[in-house]
Amino acid sequence: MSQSKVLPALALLLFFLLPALPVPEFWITQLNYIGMFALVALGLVLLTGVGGLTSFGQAAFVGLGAYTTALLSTHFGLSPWLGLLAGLAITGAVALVLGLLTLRMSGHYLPLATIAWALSLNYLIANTEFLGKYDGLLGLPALQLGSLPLASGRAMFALIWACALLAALGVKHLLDSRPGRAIRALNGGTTMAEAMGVSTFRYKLGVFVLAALLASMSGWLFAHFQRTVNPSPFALKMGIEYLFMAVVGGIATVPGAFVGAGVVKLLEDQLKELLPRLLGSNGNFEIIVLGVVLVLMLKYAPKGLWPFVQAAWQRRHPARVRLRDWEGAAALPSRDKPQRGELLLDVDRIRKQFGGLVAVNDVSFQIRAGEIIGLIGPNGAGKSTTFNLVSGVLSATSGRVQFRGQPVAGLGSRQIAERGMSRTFQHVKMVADMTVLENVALGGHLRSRAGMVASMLRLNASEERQLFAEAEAQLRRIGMAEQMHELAGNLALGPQRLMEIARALCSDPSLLLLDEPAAGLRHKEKQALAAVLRQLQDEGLSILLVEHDMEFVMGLTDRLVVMEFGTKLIEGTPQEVQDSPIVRAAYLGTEH
Ligand SMILES: Nc1ncnc2c1ncn2[C@@H]1O[C@H](COP(=O)(O)OP(=O)(O)OP(=O)(O)O)[C@@H](O)[C@H]1O
Repeated sequence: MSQSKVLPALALLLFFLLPALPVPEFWITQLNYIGMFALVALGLVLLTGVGGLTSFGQAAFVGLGAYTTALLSTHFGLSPWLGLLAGLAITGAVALVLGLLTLRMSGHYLPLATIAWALSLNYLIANTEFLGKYDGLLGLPALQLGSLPLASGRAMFALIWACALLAALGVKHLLDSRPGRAIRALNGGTTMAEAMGVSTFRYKLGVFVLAALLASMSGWLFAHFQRTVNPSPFALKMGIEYLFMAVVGGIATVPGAFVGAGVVKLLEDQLKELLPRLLGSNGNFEIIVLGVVLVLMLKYAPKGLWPFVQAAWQRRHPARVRLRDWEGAAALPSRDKPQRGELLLDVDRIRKQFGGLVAVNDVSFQIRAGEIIGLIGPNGAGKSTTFNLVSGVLSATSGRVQFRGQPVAGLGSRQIAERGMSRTFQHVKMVADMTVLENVALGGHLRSRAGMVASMLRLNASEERQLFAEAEAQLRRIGMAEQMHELAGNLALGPQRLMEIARALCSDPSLLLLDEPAAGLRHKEKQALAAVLRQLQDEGLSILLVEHDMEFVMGLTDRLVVMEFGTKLIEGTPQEVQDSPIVRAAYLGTEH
């Protein structure tokens, strides 16, 4: 074991030995609660912090896990271990149905929906006769590990913390994997992730169910720790508190779940003791203080406590870059490439109407393999709409688009990516807190397979090496390998645009779609970008770009399609377009 691992291993050993040491019962109990709460907060880190889906309903899933094992072990005399499996199965099924119903909602509708079902589930539990109504179920058996009964808090300590820490390890592995990068891409909206071939709804559903399962496991531990269940610990108030823990700790970080659970539990208990004594009257004053703390945190430290600790630590011990362990990794599967000159994209009388406005009016053009085609025109000419029709972001009112002989009109951007078109965005879309390498690896999503469970168990190591080898190769191809370990959000706009191109290349496309690639770049950066695109063309790639910058397109493209008022004005070589009086009139606003 390397020296850097000896200390953490010893600390972990000491931690698990705490119940055997003369540590007061109070602290063992506190730590048990923190471990169980952290399990729930971990789910929220994934769901809310990373995936951007706010849920106030996690306490209801804790309740499902707790009540299932309580019912099976008291009424039916079944083993609590069967109670765990049944609780996970029921919670998984309920979460799946709720997720299918609610996860397509956006904005404030999803949090409202989680509040609604949290209230209903709690109300249902509290009013069901065989669940003991508000009194709940009493006399749950103690857990039994082989012949060892876990009948006290001290005896349960190791199990609670083993569950919490193993779950944390699984979530950490997940975040650093193919599905994890897809989940991290969800937070900024779904357009980019879908364009990289990610089924965003499937991943939303996946993290929703996983977060519910972690909550259910916490409920199972809670039920056998307390040996009794009743509806109040699973009410909406607790659902809010779990979210509070995740926010306070650091909602997008795994250690944040533990920090948040610890801080909130300890602070709440201390305030519960202290405030009535200070104020000289009884009441839940701690709720007021916690509310104020949350508001202040959201104002001054919206990322939570852990990122502060991490930043302070990293000032003294800079984070080590990812170990480059992918040398010699097998290549990812690749698609057969079109022959130079083969008809690649055939856009035939494509039309898009927005109500009465005809944004694209029966526009036709073709792209052959190995060509760079530019789509130009004055503001509002319909370029972006045409681009979005080709890339599947919009569906056409009429007309036909064929890619390599197959119709693609009406397909979503994920299916279009599957067929070999990959795009960049007018406003760069990336995961700012992932490295350049990780962002580019996201482009290889469709060429890889590992799912959430395999990734949590680290069964994806060889595929990860393939993905990173491919991502590095694409960065090298466009001259950005030096920056692969930098955080994408720290790059200037020029390199960010290049990174998007590398990400698109990582999907092994036959046609690259670039939306205003030169926008906002300085002269030197434009020259560098043009050189990269020419090199890609020499390597056999075809490119369609929408661009405003005339100088940039004139020196780069083989042909230009000029649009005005939604209609194709003219198509020709850059020289023909430059010489055209119609085009000059369109740009200068004179009559043609
Ligand atoms: N979602 C929409 N709903 C209604 N009208 C739209 C929509 N998107 C675009 N339009 C309209 O369609 C026309 C073409 O817009 P489009 O963005 O395609 O032009 P453009 O050539 O890309 O312009 P720019 O260079 O300014 O980006 C414009 O009149 C625009 O207002």
